[in-house]
Amino acid sequence: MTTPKYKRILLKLSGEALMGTDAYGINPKVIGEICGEIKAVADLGVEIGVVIGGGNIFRGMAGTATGMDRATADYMGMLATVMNAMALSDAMRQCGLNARVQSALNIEQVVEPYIRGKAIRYLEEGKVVIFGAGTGNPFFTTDTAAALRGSEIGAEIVLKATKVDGIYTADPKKDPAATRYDKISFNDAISQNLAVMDATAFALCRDQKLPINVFSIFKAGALKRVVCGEDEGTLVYC
Ligand SMILES: Nc1ncnc2c1ncn2[C@@H]1O[C@H](COP(=O)(O)OP(=O)(O)O)[C@@H](O)[C@H]1O
Ligand SMILES: O=c1ccn([C@@H]2O[C@H](COP(=O)(O)OP(=O)(O)O)[C@@H](O)[C@H]2O)c(=O)[nH]1
Repeated sequence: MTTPKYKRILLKLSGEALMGTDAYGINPKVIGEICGEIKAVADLGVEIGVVIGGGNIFRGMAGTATGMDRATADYMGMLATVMNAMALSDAMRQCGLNARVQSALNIEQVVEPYIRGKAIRYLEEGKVVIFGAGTGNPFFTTDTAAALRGSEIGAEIVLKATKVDGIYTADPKKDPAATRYDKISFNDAISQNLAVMDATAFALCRDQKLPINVFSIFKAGALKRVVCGEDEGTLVYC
């Protein structure tokens, strides 16, 4: 059996990854495939916390473009992540994974509140814990929630599964000449304003000495390769 490099990970899943090629929302086939990728890692005995985004349903900044109050728009964005968390948990159940959702905003009739000790207990029991509602605060992102929950649960690495296959010298969607880093230090990533992740998330991980790996969610087997320490995506190190 392949030996994983990490015992406990925090996986940040982009909300937009759930859309597939659809214009918005959740594509059942895509979410099923993502669960298959996660199951392959869970089967290695790795403990998995997941922070899910909400960009496929609602983004706070998009709301403010129409004149909406930023905090109100951000709370709507956080609720969108709870919907994604519930959909992901159900898709995990369908593929044979045992998952629990915890929300940073209290909506007890719908999902459990975030309780750190309980989350750690679930992880020790081999359950996947999906953290919804980001940090529970407006003006933050789910990337920062991933850095925060990753630190809280004692994850060894934050894995950012996104639409690009790593961190580039510039946004590869805008600059075709951009080249990919195999690895980059936190200080360089922050000073170069690399927009693949927000500066708050980078800074929190740097201070906690929690490395990040950015890789493509659309590349089959990439998550497992990262977890097994193979050369995949971009590693951000202290
Ligand atoms: N230097 C860079 N390297 C890689 N991606 C970048 C860079 N700058 C900007 N990006 C963009 O950042 C996006 C990922 O950030 P974001 O949209 O917040 O992702 P997510 O929805 O996964 O949180 C990528 O799709 C890419 O287009
Ligand atoms: O701690 C948080 C996390 C998320 N959000 C809101 O939720 C939206 C969806 O999260 P994000 O954009 O990080 O999702 P992703 O890009 O991963 O799909 C954000 O735009 C914010 O409006 C927030 O206000 N606080």
